[in-house]
Amino acid sequence: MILSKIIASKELELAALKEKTPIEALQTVIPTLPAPRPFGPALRLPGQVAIIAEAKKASPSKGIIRHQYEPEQLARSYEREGASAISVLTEEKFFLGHPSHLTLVKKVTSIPVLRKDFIIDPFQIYESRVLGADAILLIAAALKQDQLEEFQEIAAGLGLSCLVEVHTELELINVLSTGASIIGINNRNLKTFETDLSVTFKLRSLITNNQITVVSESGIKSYQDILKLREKGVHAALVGEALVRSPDPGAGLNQLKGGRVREGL
Ligand SMILES: O=C(O)c1ccccc1NCC(=O)[C@H](O)[C@H](O)COP(=O)(O)O
Repeated sequence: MILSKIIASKELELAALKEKTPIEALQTVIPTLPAPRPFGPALRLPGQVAIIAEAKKASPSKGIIRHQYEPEQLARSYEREGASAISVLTEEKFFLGHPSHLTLVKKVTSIPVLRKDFIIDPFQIYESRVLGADAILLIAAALKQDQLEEFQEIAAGLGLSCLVEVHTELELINVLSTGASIIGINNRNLKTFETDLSVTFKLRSLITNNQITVVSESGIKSYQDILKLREKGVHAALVGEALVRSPDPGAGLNQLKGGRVREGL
């Protein structure tokens, strides 16, 4: 499966990175940094589905999505058109991202920034904080139960929010037992790469605690999709390809939101 390949590559990359930068160097810098921007509250818009707009150049399922990829420009247009947060792919080999993209996006925006990567080691949580992330992604399929708990604890200690991602009912049950407060339901089947919003509809109905913020991820393309998510009580949608592939990603976001911002409704 693609996830195992990505994680194997991440392990190699991390071994080299940890040799170059001791974790203590990151821990020394962190107290001097400004506090992260609140991610969870930004995703709660009464009566609306908040949009986490994603900056990514490529993906394993789609190859290169945008040849002229300028994360700062994308981020600026997303914020201008009413995104609630920005997700930045920092994984290098499969998504052609880079950690520096996150720092650049953070500099030119005032909304929270999510680091979208494959976090398998506490080192990456400290690194994310130093890069300027306000939130990190934790993928249940990539982590053991005790890691899910430990990583959320480390992140909380650094002021970082966690979007904890699930694909299946079993993963959801495990993640709920860790006390996660922001849960992402990923509609993409990582074996076939197909996306199906009914994954969100099914798993969303199993989350009964209203304090938990529910995010639907992947394969969201239109205002109609957003309306369906709203009807099912989903708080936020993470959207990448549909925006990044658009000739004008800001206009794409505007359309996804039903044209409200530009028409002043
Ligand atoms: O997108 C992929 O091909 C992929 C493959 C393996 C692991 C993760 C993958 N995507 C990451 C994401 O979850 C998406 O970037 C994100 O949810 C946005 O999805 P989309 O709107 O469909 O671009």
